[in-house]
Amino acid sequence: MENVYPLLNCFSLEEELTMSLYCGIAFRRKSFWCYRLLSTYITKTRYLFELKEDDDACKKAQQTGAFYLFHSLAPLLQQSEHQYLPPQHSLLELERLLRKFGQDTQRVEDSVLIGCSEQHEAWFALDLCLNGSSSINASLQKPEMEMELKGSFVDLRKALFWLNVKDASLLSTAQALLRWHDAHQFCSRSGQPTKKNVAGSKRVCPSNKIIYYPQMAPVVITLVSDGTRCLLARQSSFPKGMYSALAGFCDIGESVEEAVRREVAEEVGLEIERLQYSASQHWPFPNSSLMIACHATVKPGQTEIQVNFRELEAAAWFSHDEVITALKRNDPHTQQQNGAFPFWLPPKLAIANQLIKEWVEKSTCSSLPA
Ligand SMILES: NC(=O)C1=CN([C@@H]2O[C@H](COP(=O)(O)OP(=O)(O)OC[C@H]3O[C@@H](n4cnc5c(N)ncnc54)[C@H](OP(=O)(O)O)[C@@H]3O)[C@@H](O)[C@H]2O)C=CC1
Ligand SMILES: [Mg+2]
Repeated sequence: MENVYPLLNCFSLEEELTMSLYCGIAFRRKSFWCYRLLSTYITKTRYLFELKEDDDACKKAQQTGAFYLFHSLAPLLQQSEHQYLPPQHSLLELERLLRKFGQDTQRVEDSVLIGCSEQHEAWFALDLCLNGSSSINASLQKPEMEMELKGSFVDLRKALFWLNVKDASLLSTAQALLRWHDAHQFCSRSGQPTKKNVAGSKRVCPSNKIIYYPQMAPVVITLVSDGTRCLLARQSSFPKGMYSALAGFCDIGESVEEAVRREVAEEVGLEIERLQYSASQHWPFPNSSLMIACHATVKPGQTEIQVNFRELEAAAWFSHDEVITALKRNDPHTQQQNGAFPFWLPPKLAIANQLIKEWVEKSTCSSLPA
């Protein structure tokens, strides 16, 4: 078999041998089959896969791993200079804290695997006070824990504004997984308590062996445009003055395209003509949603909005300039003289903001002289 990795046939046999020691290459004399140097990302992914599949390997990884702490689904953050960081705790420190908080060190088994470093240090998350476990640690209340931990447990919705992108994504995943386990303690078929694997990537019913996997609900979010304006809407639950792109949970059996068409028709009575995928995002509120973001256009001349007031409080077309002004607004919560709240848009951590910015950029480019 010719050498499929041409870059490797430039080495002498000795170099190939040395290299094979480093690259973990399966070596056959003169023509070796070489696993190309696996990128860090691939080795990390494969390491995490192994921990999810092998309880013993995951238990071993806990020995040298790092633990992020939560309390009732709020992550622990420590302020350092002008930023907030989620502290990591070793297994030894965690066991010391659990004893100090009057909890059984076996609670480590309630932790979930949430990632690892490039050096394969596994990361786990543990909630010190979820419904299932709150009876155990009623002895030690949150303020005393925060004192001991030199930090505060911050509601995730607030914490996401203070965290960098990497920590925000890690803690959102952690909270979603901790919440899922807390809400799926029993088999829906037998009613028996289910058992999580060490990594927390699934739960199994011991009596009928049914496996339960953490679920995300697919949600389509669509910025509809008529070529010069974009359509934004608001629900009564939104903060005053805030408008966003149309969003809706996919119904069972629906494709993304079908869900977009249905949601736009349901919410504003319009038919979309073209649709283009943009990006996706895990959204932990109120439960775990997978936001699938698209741009869509309506047929010219068919732009009259009929708002479904069961779903929305208001919907309207907004011009490019109105959207640019709203994107720049950084004091959205201040009421105007006439008592109205100014029109503002979701923060940049929400994928709706990305969709709207993409539309602004696209319409700016297309309005540029050719
Ligand atoms: N990240 C972002 O940029 C944005 C995220 N979002 C998120 O998108 C999600 C969907 O938006 P929304 O407009 O409310 O959705 P919908 O337009 O689908 O309306 C919500 C209704 O959908 C029904 N529903 C269907 N499936 C589910 C499910 N799996 N979980 C909960 N409700 C379901 C419920 O109706 P019923 O009660 O009748 O069963 C619910 O009241 C929300 O969670 C919201 O937080 C929204 C905008 C921006
Ligand atoms: Mg909706």
